[in-house]
Amino acid sequence: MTDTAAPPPDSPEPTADTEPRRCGLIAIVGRPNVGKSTLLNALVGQKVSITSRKAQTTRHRITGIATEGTTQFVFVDTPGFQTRHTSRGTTALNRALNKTVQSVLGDVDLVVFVVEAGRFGLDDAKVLALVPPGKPVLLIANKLDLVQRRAELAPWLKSMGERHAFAEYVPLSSKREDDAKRLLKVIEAYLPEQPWYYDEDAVSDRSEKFLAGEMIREKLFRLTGDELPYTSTVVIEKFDEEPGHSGGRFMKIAATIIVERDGHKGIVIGDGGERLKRIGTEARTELEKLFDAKVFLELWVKVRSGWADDEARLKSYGYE
Ligand SMILES: Nc1nc2c(ncn2[C@@H]2O[C@H](COP(=O)(O)OP(=O)(O)OP(=O)(O)O)[C@@H](O)[C@H]2O)c(=O)[nH]1
Repeated sequence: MTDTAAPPPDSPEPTADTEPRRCGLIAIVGRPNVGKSTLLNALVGQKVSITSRKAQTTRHRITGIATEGTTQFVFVDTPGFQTRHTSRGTTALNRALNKTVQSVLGDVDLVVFVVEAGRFGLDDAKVLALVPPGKPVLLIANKLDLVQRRAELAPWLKSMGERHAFAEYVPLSSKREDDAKRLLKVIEAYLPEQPWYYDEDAVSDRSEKFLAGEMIREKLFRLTGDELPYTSTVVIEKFDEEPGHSGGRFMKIAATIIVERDGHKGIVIGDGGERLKRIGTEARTELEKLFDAKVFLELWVKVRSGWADDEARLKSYGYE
């Protein structure tokens, strides 16, 4: 006979069953390229948001979820606050992105504001200005590994305190696992006692279709470097699952890479189609790992001039 042993009444360590659960929403904000996606990945412990060296590659709101002990952290990653102005002025895309940031910040329990340690510019100030008054904000001084003179950090942190009443200051390097663990502990105290929103093992509430688009986009930007403007995007045209031969999963995915000019099309395709082939192969390999499936991936490139200015089209591409 199996018996479930009850914990001793005077158990010294509170367990996940006895301690109240905490759960809350956290927004990671900051100007482009400060390391928001890298931080989110470190906190969630899995590649959810896609990082790249290119600024402004995080366009969608991405939710990362970490469950540690009795607490569930639900991260809402916001797009890079757009300070770039094109020759045509602020585009519809930029306006949509800024609206997203403001609506996210209204909802969260805690704002994690990321800057590069020792630096604070106009772009950073513009993001900070979007935080509603009274919302607790942690200042993350990221890329600490790049700071040569640590002694200069203390006066800088003091000057930051004069700009805004930050709840706490956390200098760290998003690339270090220990730092991410320490940050989770700091964040925990700001989350309300309430039931978890998601299952314990959830890491993202984004669909596989969304993740497929993100993966292709990451390969596109990584393999084209700085040659391709950030207005290029990826649209998933087909996302079908069919029964595989040996009982495994088999997915058929077709995607279109949308660029603004003919010249950009050439960049994506490369000499004799070499680059497009590589984007496809690398994306497929990673998607097969991510979905634990055999993947058939078809990629197309199309030119849609001025798509970033077209509100209706933006909507159909999923940027609301
Ligand atoms: N040395 C160092 N580099 C970092 C650190 N954190 C992030 N980076 C690098 O900074 C670059 C930008 O990082 P991302 O995480 O993509 O930045 P982001 O803020 O999400 O950028 P957007 O998507 O443009 O908003 C990448 O090349 C990262 O590898 C860090 O702690 N130390």
